[in-house]
Amino acid sequence: MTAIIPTITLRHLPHLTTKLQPLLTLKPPRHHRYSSLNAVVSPIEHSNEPESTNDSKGNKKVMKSSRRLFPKRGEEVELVCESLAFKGKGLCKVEETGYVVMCDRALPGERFVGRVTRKKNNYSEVTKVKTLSPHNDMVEAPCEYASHCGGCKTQSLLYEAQVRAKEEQVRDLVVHVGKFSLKDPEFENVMKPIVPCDMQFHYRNKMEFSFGTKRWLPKEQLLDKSQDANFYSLGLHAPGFFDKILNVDKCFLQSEPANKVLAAVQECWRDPELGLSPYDCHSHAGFFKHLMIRIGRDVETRLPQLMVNFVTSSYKPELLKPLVDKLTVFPEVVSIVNNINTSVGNTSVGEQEYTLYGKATITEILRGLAFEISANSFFQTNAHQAEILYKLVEECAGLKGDGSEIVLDLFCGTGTIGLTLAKKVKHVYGYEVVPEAISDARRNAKLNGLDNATFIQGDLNKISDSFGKEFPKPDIVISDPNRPGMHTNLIKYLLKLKAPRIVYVSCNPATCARDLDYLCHGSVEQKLEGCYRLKSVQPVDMFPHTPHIECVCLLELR
Ligand SMILES: C[S@@+](CC[C@H](N)C(=O)[O-])C[C@H]1O[C@@H](n2cnc3c(N)ncnc32)[C@H](O)[C@@H]1O
Repeated sequence: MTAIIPTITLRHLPHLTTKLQPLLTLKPPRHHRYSSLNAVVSPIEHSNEPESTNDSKGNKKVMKSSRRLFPKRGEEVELVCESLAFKGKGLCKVEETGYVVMCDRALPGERFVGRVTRKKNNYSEVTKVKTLSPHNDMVEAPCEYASHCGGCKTQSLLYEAQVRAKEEQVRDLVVHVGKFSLKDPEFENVMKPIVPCDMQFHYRNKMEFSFGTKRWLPKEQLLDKSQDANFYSLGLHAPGFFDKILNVDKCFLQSEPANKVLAAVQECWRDPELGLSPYDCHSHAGFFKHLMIRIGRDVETRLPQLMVNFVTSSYKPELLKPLVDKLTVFPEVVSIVNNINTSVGNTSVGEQEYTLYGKATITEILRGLAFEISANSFFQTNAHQAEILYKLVEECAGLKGDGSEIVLDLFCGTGTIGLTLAKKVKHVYGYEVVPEAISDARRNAKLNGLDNATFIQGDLNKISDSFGKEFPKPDIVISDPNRPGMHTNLIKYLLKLKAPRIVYVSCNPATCARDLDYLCHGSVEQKLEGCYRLKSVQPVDMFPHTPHIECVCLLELR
């Protein structure tokens, strides 16, 4: 398999993307009939066949083979999906030329007709027109929305095949982007097998549903006159549409108690007597924007606790009262809040928050510590698998356990990783850009009686030369950036700091591989001198049925 790299995430490192281009386009396809690489790398030839491929009845004919290197926009091509790549898109190659084509929702082994929609630098995107023969490892998707919803893309792929594809993707990125050689004996034991998630459904502790004035319907139902496409909707955005909502009555990724709350809201919110209206993202009129449901656990009883957050365009508690009354009958519901968001954007964070029922927070337990979670705090969305992820982080940190070490927790969010290590170390210093997350981290430290953790608000993309003066040299650095990975200046800082260990936690294997390359091999262009040795890369599946992949990597100072 060849790695497809999201060029946007690598944009400040142009040499990587140009170096990757040959890998992306010139590799001979595995399943096609090429006798030599020359056949693939030969110059672009123009087909003598007419480009328009309509049959005698005027129907579009599928291009089976063309001698052009790449098909044109609008052209239909017969393809076989080879593997899953970035964002879970199916990687395919055009027969004869080996040109790379990416297709959303194409799964390994699937033969299908795709229509070219976009030409990117080194590949094209297609949309699936029809499946000719189904993918390998097919299973029946339990969710009725699985083929339309933007959330789960691989529900119909056997779970073992999903994790296999994720593991392959990480290895390819570490090799091609990270430039680690499979032939290097030092690299032999670096790649660890992926840790699967033993809870494949109902694992998300937070879901955010949107209200809308336009309901998205699949093509078949659009023809059915009894369905009204303008019907008010509560659910998830249809992929590619900012204004159309796929109505969802039940989501297989959230817990059963959360589904009961969703069903109760669905049952009544359209009742004209309640006078509730969805927010219209075109006219900006309307009241209801989002419904967020979060689940945690009571620290004492360990019983589920639910928070319901209504995000509305204005503060009208009297309008919400009937819904609040309906939801408080569920014993799990301990908090109902109302975030007021007056902006025209699609965000759910309010400028003001009101507690309509119960408390303003719920709690969750992670690695024996209690965490208070408010409506807008960041918290790992799969708490069950976060236990395993954090255990792996602790193992990689290799703490002595004598309380002598300093831990620097970069991108600390609400402090969860640092705090779970705090009891075994001398001091934890956490850095995070979001001020509310820093307040939550400080509160969480207090809640757990930990006084050896300091949390500092700051932007790690804008560190100055004075960065690091606030703390002693750390023994272990934990870095858990969001998808764009670490800024070059932060990498420069870490290479100068020379902490004995770095544990890099990543939710984007492409930027992670890039950063591992810098930390280990350096870069002439970026004037970086690598000084770390990559000891392990451990993929973890936190989000079954979705393309997301988490990795825990250990680096040791050479
Ligand atoms: C993947 S989360 C990790 C949070 C935490 N380590 C955890 O496990 O819950 C990444 C965090 O980085 C923060 N972040 C993003 N960009 C940042 C920046 N430029 N400087 C500091 N923190 C940033 C985000 O707000 C978020 O809390």
